[in-house]
Amino acid sequence: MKAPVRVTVTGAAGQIGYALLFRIASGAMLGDDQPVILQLLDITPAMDALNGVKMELEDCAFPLLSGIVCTDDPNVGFKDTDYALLVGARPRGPGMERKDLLEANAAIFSVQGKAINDNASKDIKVLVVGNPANTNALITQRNAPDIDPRNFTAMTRLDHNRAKTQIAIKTGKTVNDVSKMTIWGNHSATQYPDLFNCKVGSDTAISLVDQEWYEGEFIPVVQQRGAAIIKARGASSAASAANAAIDHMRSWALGTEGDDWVSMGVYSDGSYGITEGLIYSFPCRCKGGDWEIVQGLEIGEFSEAKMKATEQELTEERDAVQHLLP
Ligand SMILES: NC(=O)c1ccc[n+]([C@@H]2O[C@H](COP(=O)([O-])OP(=O)(O)OC[C@H]3O[C@@H](n4cnc5c(N)ncnc54)[C@H](O)[C@@H]3O)[C@@H](O)[C@H]2O)c1
Ligand SMILES: O=C(O)C[C@H](O)C(=O)O
Repeated sequence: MKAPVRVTVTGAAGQIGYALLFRIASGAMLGDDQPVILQLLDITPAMDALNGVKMELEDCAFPLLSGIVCTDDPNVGFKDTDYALLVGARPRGPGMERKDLLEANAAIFSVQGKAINDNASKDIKVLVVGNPANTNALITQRNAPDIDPRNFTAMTRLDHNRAKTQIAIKTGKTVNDVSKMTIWGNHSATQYPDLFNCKVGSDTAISLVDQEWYEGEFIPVVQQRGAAIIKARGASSAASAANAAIDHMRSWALGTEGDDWVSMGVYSDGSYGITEGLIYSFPCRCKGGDWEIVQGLEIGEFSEAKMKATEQELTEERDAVQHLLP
């Protein structure tokens, strides 16, 4: 048996937390042979509810669950931790864009970035889920100057999974036939799901659909899926978001399959002309606990304009939180 690793989940008493923790404890995220200690952080008024979640985790008798810490203190929550899933933040309601949450949520991530810097393992892998995820990841990263910026990522895996299913349905195939999907940019309504580099079986996805469906249906459906779920459920996506968080961390820790790739919001090194230092979603391959941006993909005029538009939005979000970026 391997030695246990520490996994911090913030917002652990919330709805994504409830769909996430049991799967982490069961081994779905880090593998069937990896024991975990869960370090659960939420705010003081949520401590009773969090204790209820802890009791339920205990009642599952998960063989891989080596310990549970519940706390409202970020310095305790991030102590020596190896993985952090930053979920704790307000969700949007009907009629809001995710960036409308910047004011309500941004301060959370500067506090937590500092706590990560001061307490966590220097090799920590951080996934930001709380919205607006890319810019919150940027705030967290910039407040943790002693940790490699590559260790801070934002979640666009939910968009990636949504896009895979939409193209599979359209072409009469299953998600198992879809590979090389890419979500470029921001987890927002400007994100760009790319069918030019995506494959369905051995065909290029764009060759199987017409441009009108691509522009008029596929792209808006993927971009607006979060809002459609809020409208239908009266609450933002939870189980699918938790599932995507598991997928993201599993790919990062255990590697991607063959020559396929996944979409991850990562620290831009200037690849594809994207401003260095933004947390931008790129196609990534993972191996040995590290990720790399897939290079050399064909970018036509249509794609380039969409990739620039979402970059522009991220630049504006960054500028709006300048006061939180040391
Ligand atoms: N990136 C994505 O694809 C994606 C998908 C779905 C949801 N989200 C976002 O995830 C976030 C959480 O969603 P949810 O549905 O679980 O919300 P929720 O309201 O059910 O839960 C949020 C939890 O965070 C806690 N919290 C608030 N401030 C905190 C702080 N400073 N430290 C620790 N915990 C804190 C709350 O007390 C609550 O328990 C939202 O911002 C939502 O928009 C992102
Ligand atoms: O859309 C939201 O606000 C929640 C989440 O980001 C989603 O994509 O479902």
